[in-house]
Amino acid sequence: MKIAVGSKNAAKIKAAETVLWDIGNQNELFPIDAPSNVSGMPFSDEETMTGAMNRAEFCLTHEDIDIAIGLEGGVTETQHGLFLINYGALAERDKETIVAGGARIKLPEEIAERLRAGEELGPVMEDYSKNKNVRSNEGAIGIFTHGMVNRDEMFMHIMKLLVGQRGDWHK
Ligand SMILES: O=P(O)(O)OP(=O)(O)OP(=O)(O)OC[C@H]1O[C@@H](n2cnc3c(O)ncnc32)[C@H](O)[C@@H]1O
Repeated sequence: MKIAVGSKNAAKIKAAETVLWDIGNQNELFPIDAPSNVSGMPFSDEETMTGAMNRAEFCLTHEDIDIAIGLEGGVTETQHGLFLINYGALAERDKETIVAGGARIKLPEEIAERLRAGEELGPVMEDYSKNKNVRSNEGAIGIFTHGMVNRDEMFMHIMKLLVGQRGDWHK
C-alpha cells in the first residue's frame, strides 16, 4: 500500500516509518508537505486534532495514495497551566477518519507565557534549550523529560493508536 504522512518533519516521518515497518507489510511511505489549515501554533485540542485531520485528508488528494496520516502538535490551556498536546489522524477514501491523541505534559510557565504572547513553540524551544531544530529532533517533550520520551517516540505511540484502530493490514 502507498501510505502518505503529511509532513517533512523528521520526527514525524521516523515515527510513521517505524510503526509501518513493525506491521511488516509491503508498505511504501511518502512524506508530503501537507497544510494543516489551522494556526501555526494550534491552541486547543480541537484545533490540533483538526490540523492532523486536514493534513491527512490533503494527502488523499494525491490519487495514488491509499492511506494518509496527519500528525500535529499544539498546546491547550488547563486550570493547571498550558499543556503540550499532539494528535494524529489516519484517513482513507470512503471511510471515517481515525483520530488519536498522544501523551501530554505541562509546559513550564516561562514557556507558556511566551506562547500566550503569540510566539511559536519551535523557536521558543530552540531559544530555551540552545539546540537547533528541536521540532524535528527531540521536541519539547524530549527536552522536558530529559530524553526519556522524545518527539518521535511520542508520535510512534500515536501511530500505534491509529494503525491499531484501523486493524487488518492485509486488506
Ligand atoms: O513540519 P511540520 O509538520 O509542520 O511540523 P511542526 O513541528 O513545525 O508543526 P506542528 O504543526 O506539529 O506544530 C505546531 C507548532 O508547534 C511547534 N511544536 C509542536 N510540538 C513541538 C515540540 O515538541 N517541540 C518544538 N516545537 C513544537 C511547531 O514547531 C510548530 O510551530
